[in-house]
Amino acid sequence: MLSVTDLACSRGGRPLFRPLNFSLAPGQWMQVMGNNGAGKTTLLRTLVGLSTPEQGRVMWQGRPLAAQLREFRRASCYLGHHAAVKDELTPIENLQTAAALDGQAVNEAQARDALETLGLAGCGRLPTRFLSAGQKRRVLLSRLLLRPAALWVLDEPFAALDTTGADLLGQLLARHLAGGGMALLSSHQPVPLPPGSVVAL
Ligand SMILES: Nc1ncnc2c1ncn2[C@@H]1O[C@H](COP(=O)(O)OP(=O)(O)OP(=O)(O)O)[C@@H](O)[C@H]1O
Repeated sequence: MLSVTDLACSRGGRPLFRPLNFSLAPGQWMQVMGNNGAGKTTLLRTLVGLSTPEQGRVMWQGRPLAAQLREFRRASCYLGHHAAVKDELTPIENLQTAAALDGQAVNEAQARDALETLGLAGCGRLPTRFLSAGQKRRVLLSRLLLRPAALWVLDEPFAALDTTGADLLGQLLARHLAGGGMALLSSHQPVPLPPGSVVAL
């Protein structure tokens, strides 16, 4: 369970949104909505411990997030914008490197399988800079298949995906939630899932 009490964030000394209160339990998902610059990325980064809130509290499994960042990072998967995929590496190397940073070993066959599930069969050994924006997004999303995590925190995961890719991500999310997972995501687009809660910034 993730719970947020009176959470406020500011950037450059400017408050971004009113204090927020919400919680997310196993099997639930939540969409963070707001205009460009409203603070969606800032909120998601704060919720995973990458930014410090101006005020308020984030609790994970009943304990303050700040007191258990290492455990929280093992239990969660945060995917930011697609620049997190390195152009100079191949998709397989990208997945192996990201996994290694999480202290996890992913072999080539596992990486290839994940890429294939995301519709990238045959792309594993290409330089990532040759891939389209939507294909890079799919490389990033492949990480979800390689790293078991109770909480997915996804910043604009549907950006650059075509209809097939969006449906595929919808299916991955639905399966994750059905298995007791949680998901928190920002999106300007409709999300192909049964309605979840909304945090409007
Ligand atoms: N490091 C920073 N220093 C100062 N201001 C920042 C910094 N990072 C972000 N901001 C500002 O904070 C505000 C919120 O940015 P954020 O990226 O969280 O918005 P967003 O809702 O995710 O926007 P978008 O929909 O365009 O992705 C913006 O006005 C942005 O310029």
